[in-house]
Amino acid sequence: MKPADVEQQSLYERLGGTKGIHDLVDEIVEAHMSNPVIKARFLPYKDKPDQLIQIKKHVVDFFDAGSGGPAVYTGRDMPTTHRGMNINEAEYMATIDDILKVLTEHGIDEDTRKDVLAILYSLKEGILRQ
Ligand code: HEM
Repeated sequence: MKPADVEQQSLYERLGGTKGIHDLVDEIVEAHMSNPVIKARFLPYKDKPDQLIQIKKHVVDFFDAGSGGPAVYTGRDMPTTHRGMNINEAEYMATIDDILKVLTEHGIDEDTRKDVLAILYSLKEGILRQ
């Protein structure tokens, strides 16, 4: 595919559409559960499978809608979601590292990874120390 064609694809398309985003989120959550910096935040959901399915659905819809896909996000906004967690910078970086690692493993190109990174960074103030 020529570079001009790549540029014309929406971020949603470049992430593989709804199926691609679903697969990415599955692996990102797995990565969070084995990342020493943040696993304590996520491992408890292994004992609450129904809740985990619901959260994953919201995260998939969040990325779908936020990248130009058809989904409607019905989860909470970022400050409300993360309120009371008091997330610090190291934890924030750990989630971003996991996300970028999984995108790379899925063959997502560097420009697309940078687009995702820019979106994640723009959400920082609403997630840190809520
Ligand atoms: C990198 C940017 C982040 C984004 C875009 C993001 C996005 C989301 C979304 C969309 C949800 C689902 C909300 C809902 O179900 O209503 C969620 C839930 C959650 N996030 Fe984040 N998040 C981010 C960073 C973090 C970080 C750094 C942590 C902690 C290390 C974290 C911990 C959690 C937890 C524990 C939940 C489940 C909350 C619950 O019990 O409902 N997130 N996040």
